[in-house]
Amino acid sequence: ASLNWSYQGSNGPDQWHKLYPIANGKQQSPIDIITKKVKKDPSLGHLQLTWNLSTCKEIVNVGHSFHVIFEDKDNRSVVTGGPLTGNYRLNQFHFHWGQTDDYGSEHTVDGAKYASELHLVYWNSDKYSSFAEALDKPDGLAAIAVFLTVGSHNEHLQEIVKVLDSIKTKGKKAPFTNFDPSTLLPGSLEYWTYHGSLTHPPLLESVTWIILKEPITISSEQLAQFRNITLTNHRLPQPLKGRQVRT
Ligand SMILES: NS(=O)(=O)c1ccc(C(=O)NCCc2c[nH]cn2)cc1
Ligand SMILES: [Zn+2]
Repeated sequence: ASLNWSYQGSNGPDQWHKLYPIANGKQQSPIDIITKKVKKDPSLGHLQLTWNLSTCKEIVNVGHSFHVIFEDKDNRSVVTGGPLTGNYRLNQFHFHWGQTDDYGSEHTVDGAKYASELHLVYWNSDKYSSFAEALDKPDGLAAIAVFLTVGSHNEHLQEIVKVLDSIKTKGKKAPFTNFDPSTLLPGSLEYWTYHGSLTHPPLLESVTWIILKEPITISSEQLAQFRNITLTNHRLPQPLKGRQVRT
Protein backbone atom coordinates (compact mmCIF):
# COMPACT_ATOMS: atom_id res chain seq x y z
CA ALA A 1 0.00 0.00 0.00
CA SER A 2 1.36 3.43 -0.75
CA LEU A 3 1.99 5.55 2.33
CA ASN A 4 -0.07 8.71 2.95
CA TRP A 5 2.87 10.39 4.69
CA SER A 6 6.51 11.17 3.93
CA TYR A 7 9.46 13.12 5.28
CA GLN A 8 9.47 15.84 2.63
CA GLY A 9 6.98 17.87 0.61
CA SER A 10 3.21 18.11 0.94
CA ASN A 11 2.72 15.16 3.34
CA GLY A 12 5.85 15.79 5.40
CA PRO A 13 6.10 15.86 9.23
CA ASP A 14 4.34 19.26 9.63
CA GLN A 15 1.28 17.81 7.85
CA TRP A 16 1.13 14.43 9.63
CA HIS A 17 -1.39 15.77 12.22
CA LYS A 18 -4.09 16.01 9.49
CA LEU A 19 -4.26 12.22 9.08
CA TYR A 20 -2.74 11.37 12.49
CA PRO A 21 -4.06 13.91 15.05
CA ILE A 22 -1.93 12.25 17.78
CA ALA A 23 1.01 14.01 16.08
CA ASN A 24 0.09 16.95 18.38
CA GLY A 25 -0.35 14.65 21.41
CA LYS A 26 1.11 14.91 24.90
CA GLN A 27 3.68 12.11 24.59
CA GLN A 28 5.25 12.48 21.17
CA SER A 29 8.78 11.45 20.14
CA PRO A 30 11.55 12.27 19.51
CA ILE A 31 12.52 14.90 22.11
CA ASP A 32 15.53 17.06 22.95
CA ILE A 33 17.14 15.66 26.11
CA ILE A 34 18.12 18.63 28.30
CA THR A 35 20.68 16.91 30.52
CA LYS A 36 20.45 19.41 33.40
CA LYS A 37 16.71 18.67 33.70
CA VAL A 38 17.14 14.87 33.71
CA LYS A 39 16.18 13.27 37.05
CA LYS A 40 18.34 10.58 38.69
CA ASP A 41 16.05 7.69 39.62
CA PRO A 42 17.78 5.13 41.91
CA SER A 43 14.94 2.67 41.31
CA LEU A 44 16.04 2.28 37.66
CA GLY A 45 18.09 -0.88 37.17
CA HIS A 46 20.58 -1.94 34.54
CA LEU A 47 19.41 -3.04 31.10
CA GLN A 48 19.55 -6.81 30.59
CA LEU A 49 19.89 -7.79 26.96
CA THR A 50 19.79 -11.33 25.55
CA TRP A 51 20.48 -12.13 21.89
CA ASN A 52 20.08 -15.29 19.88
CA LEU A 53 21.58 -14.92 16.38
CA SER A 54 19.13 -17.47 15.00
CA THR A 55 16.33 -14.89 15.34
CA CYS A 56 17.79 -12.55 12.70
CA LYS A 57 15.96 -13.27 9.43
CA GLU A 58 15.93 -10.66 6.66
CA ILE A 59 16.41 -7.04 5.63
CA VAL A 60 13.53 -5.17 3.93
CA ASN A 61 13.29 -1.86 2.06
CA VAL A 62 10.12 -0.27 3.56
CA GLY A 63 10.37 2.83 1.35
CA HIS A 64 11.18 5.45 3.98
CA SER A 65 13.82 3.20 5.58
CA PHE A 66 15.13 -0.37 5.75
CA HIS A 67 14.28 -2.78 8.58
CA VAL A 68 16.27 -5.75 9.82
CA ILE A 69 13.54 -8.22 10.79
CA PHE A 70 13.69 -10.74 13.66
CA GLU A 71 11.65 -13.86 14.25
CA ASP A 72 9.73 -13.03 17.43
CA LYS A 73 7.71 -16.17 18.12
CA ASP A 74 9.56 -16.81 21.41
CA ASN A 75 11.78 -15.05 23.95
CA ARG A 76 15.21 -15.65 22.34
CA SER A 77 16.22 -12.00 21.73
CA VAL A 78 14.82 -9.89 24.57
CA VAL A 79 15.39 -6.89 26.79
CA THR A 80 14.35 -6.61 30.44
CA GLY A 81 15.40 -4.53 33.45
CA GLY A 82 16.03 -0.78 33.32
CA PRO A 83 12.63 1.00 33.26
CA LEU A 84 10.87 -2.12 31.98
CA THR A 85 8.58 -4.56 33.79
CA GLY A 86 8.93 -8.04 32.30
CA ASN A 87 10.31 -9.21 28.97
CA TYR A 88 10.18 -7.33 25.70
CA ARG A 89 10.91 -9.24 22.48
CA LEU A 90 13.00 -7.83 19.58
CA ASN A 91 10.90 -7.30 16.43
CA GLN A 92 13.17 -5.21 14.19
CA PHE A 93 15.86 -2.58 14.08
CA HIS A 94 16.32 0.36 11.70
CA PHE A 95 18.07 3.71 11.39
CA HIS A 96 17.24 7.38 10.82
CA TRP A 97 19.45 9.83 8.98
CA GLY A 98 19.48 13.21 7.18
CA GLN A 99 20.56 14.74 3.85
CA THR A 100 23.98 15.71 5.23
CA ASP A 101 26.27 14.38 7.95
CA ASP A 102 25.47 17.47 10.12
CA TYR A 103 22.09 16.12 11.27
CA GLY A 104 19.91 13.03 10.98
CA SER A 105 19.29 11.77 14.51
CA GLU A 106 15.76 12.05 15.89
CA HIS A 107 16.54 12.59 19.57
CA THR A 108 19.00 15.38 20.36
CA VAL A 109 21.07 16.06 23.50
CA ASP A 110 21.20 19.67 24.76
CA GLY A 111 20.26 20.62 21.19
CA ALA A 112 23.09 18.61 19.65
CA LYS A 113 22.16 16.53 16.58
CA TYR A 114 23.96 13.31 15.70
CA ALA A 115 24.38 12.11 12.10
CA SER A 116 22.13 9.09 12.56
CA GLU A 117 20.20 7.09 15.14
CA LEU A 118 19.63 3.32 15.49
CA HIS A 119 16.31 2.08 16.90
CA LEU A 120 15.94 -1.47 18.24
CA VAL A 121 12.17 -2.05 18.53
CA TYR A 122 10.76 -4.49 21.11
CA TRP A 123 7.23 -5.48 22.28
CA ASN A 124 5.87 -6.62 25.63
CA SER A 125 5.60 -10.39 25.20
CA ASP A 126 4.56 -10.96 28.84
CA LYS A 127 1.28 -9.10 28.31
CA TYR A 128 0.55 -9.28 24.56
CA SER A 129 0.64 -12.03 21.95
CA SER A 130 2.04 -10.06 19.01
CA PHE A 131 3.76 -6.85 17.98
CA ALA A 132 0.54 -5.71 16.26
CA GLU A 133 -1.44 -6.24 19.50
CA ALA A 134 1.17 -4.40 21.58
CA LEU A 135 1.48 -1.53 19.08
CA ASP A 136 -1.21 0.72 20.60
CA LYS A 137 -0.84 -0.15 24.33
CA PRO A 138 0.86 2.29 26.73
CA ASP A 139 3.19 -0.50 27.95
CA GLY A 140 3.25 -2.24 24.57
CA LEU A 141 6.61 -1.25 23.09
CA ALA A 142 10.16 -0.45 24.12
CA ALA A 143 12.78 1.08 21.84
CA ILE A 144 16.52 1.29 22.46
CA ALA A 145 18.06 4.26 20.64
CA VAL A 146 21.79 4.45 19.85
CA PHE A 147 23.33 7.65 18.43
CA LEU A 148 25.73 7.38 15.47
CA THR A 149 28.48 9.97 15.19
CA VAL A 150 30.49 10.41 11.96
CA GLY A 151 33.98 9.01 12.35
CA SER A 152 35.86 5.86 11.54
CA HIS A 153 34.50 3.07 9.34
CA ASN A 154 32.31 0.71 11.34
CA GLU A 155 33.04 -2.91 10.36
CA HIS A 156 29.87 -4.23 12.05
CA LEU A 157 27.66 -1.69 10.24
CA GLN A 158 29.38 -2.68 7.00
CA GLU A 159 27.59 -6.06 7.20
CA ILE A 160 24.35 -4.08 6.75
CA VAL A 161 25.63 -1.43 4.30
CA LYS A 162 26.94 -4.07 1.88
CA VAL A 163 23.47 -5.62 1.35
CA LEU A 164 21.66 -2.30 0.75
CA ASP A 165 22.50 -2.50 -2.98
CA SER A 166 20.39 -5.67 -3.18
CA ILE A 167 17.26 -3.95 -1.75
CA LYS A 168 17.29 -0.64 -3.65
CA THR A 169 13.54 -0.52 -4.35
CA LYS A 170 10.59 -0.37 -1.91
CA GLY A 171 9.34 -3.82 -0.94
CA LYS A 172 12.57 -5.62 -1.85
CA LYS A 173 13.89 -8.12 0.73
CA ALA A 174 17.15 -10.02 1.13
CA PRO A 175 18.08 -12.82 3.52
CA PHE A 176 20.00 -11.43 6.51
CA THR A 177 20.85 -14.15 9.01
CA ASN A 178 23.10 -14.64 12.01
CA PHE A 179 23.73 -10.93 12.50
CA ASP A 180 24.58 -9.99 16.10
CA PRO A 181 22.89 -6.66 17.00
CA SER A 182 25.06 -6.41 20.14
CA THR A 183 27.94 -5.45 17.82
CA LEU A 184 26.06 -2.17 17.22
CA LEU A 185 25.97 -1.24 20.92
CA PRO A 186 28.50 1.08 22.61
CA GLY A 187 30.69 -0.03 25.52
CA SER A 188 28.38 1.51 28.11
CA LEU A 189 24.66 0.73 28.52
CA GLU A 190 24.10 3.93 30.55
CA TYR A 191 20.77 5.38 29.40
CA TRP A 192 18.10 8.09 29.62
CA THR A 193 14.46 6.95 29.62
CA TYR A 194 11.07 8.58 29.08
CA HIS A 195 7.63 7.66 27.75
CA GLY A 196 6.89 8.58 24.16
CA SER A 197 5.68 7.48 20.77
CA LEU A 198 6.50 5.94 17.45
CA THR A 199 8.43 8.67 15.59
CA HIS A 200 6.47 8.31 12.37
CA PRO A 201 2.83 7.42 11.60
CA PRO A 202 0.84 5.92 13.22
CA LEU A 203 2.75 7.91 15.96
CA LEU A 204 1.13 5.79 18.70
CA GLU A 205 2.14 6.74 22.27
CA SER A 206 3.12 3.21 23.23
CA VAL A 207 6.91 3.42 23.52
CA THR A 208 9.15 3.31 26.58
CA TRP A 209 12.24 5.02 25.12
CA ILE A 210 15.68 3.90 26.34
CA ILE A 211 18.37 6.15 24.86
CA LEU A 212 22.00 5.07 25.29
CA LYS A 213 24.27 7.94 26.30
CA GLU A 214 27.40 6.70 24.44
CA PRO A 215 27.33 6.89 20.60
CA ILE A 216 28.83 4.45 18.11
CA THR A 217 30.61 5.55 14.92
CA ILE A 218 29.68 5.43 11.24
CA SER A 219 31.85 6.69 8.38
CA SER A 220 30.64 9.39 6.00
CA GLU A 221 30.84 6.88 3.13
CA GLN A 222 28.66 4.37 5.00
CA LEU A 223 26.12 7.09 5.77
CA ALA A 224 26.04 8.04 2.06
CA GLN A 225 24.99 4.43 1.30
CA PHE A 226 21.96 4.80 3.65
CA ARG A 227 20.82 7.70 1.43
CA ASN A 228 20.52 5.31 -1.55
CA ILE A 229 17.42 3.96 0.23
CA THR A 230 15.97 7.42 0.91
CA LEU A 231 17.45 10.89 1.25
CA THR A 232 16.20 11.66 4.76
CA ASN A 233 13.90 10.03 7.34
CA HIS A 234 14.13 11.82 10.69
CA ARG A 235 11.41 13.66 12.63
CA LEU A 236 12.41 16.78 14.58
CA PRO A 237 12.17 16.92 18.41
CA GLN A 238 8.64 17.36 19.79
CA PRO A 239 7.36 19.30 22.85
CA LEU A 240 8.10 17.60 26.18
CA LYS A 241 4.67 18.68 27.59
CA GLY A 242 5.68 18.12 31.20
CA ARG A 243 7.31 14.73 30.81
CA GLN A 244 10.25 13.78 33.02
CA VAL A 245 13.38 12.21 31.52
CA ARG A 246 15.07 9.85 34.00
CA THR A 247 18.48 8.23 34.24
N1 LIG B 1 10.97 5.05 14.64
S1 LIG B 1 10.26 4.14 15.74
O1 LIG B 1 9.57 4.99 16.66
O2 LIG B 1 11.22 3.23 16.33
C1 LIG B 1 9.03 3.14 14.98
C2 LIG B 1 9.04 1.77 15.20
C3 LIG B 1 8.06 0.97 14.61
C4 LIG B 1 7.08 1.56 13.82
C5 LIG B 1 6.03 0.67 13.22
O3 LIG B 1 5.94 -0.48 13.56
N2 LIG B 1 5.22 1.16 12.29
C6 LIG B 1 4.28 0.29 11.61
C7 LIG B 1 3.02 0.26 12.45
C8 LIG B 1 2.10 -0.78 11.93
C9 LIG B 1 2.27 -2.12 12.00
N3 LIG B 1 1.15 -2.65 11.49
C10 LIG B 1 0.35 -1.64 11.13
N4 LIG B 1 0.93 -0.48 11.38
C11 LIG B 1 7.07 2.93 13.61
C12 LIG B 1 8.06 3.73 14.19
ZN1 LIG C 1 12.89 4.69 14.38
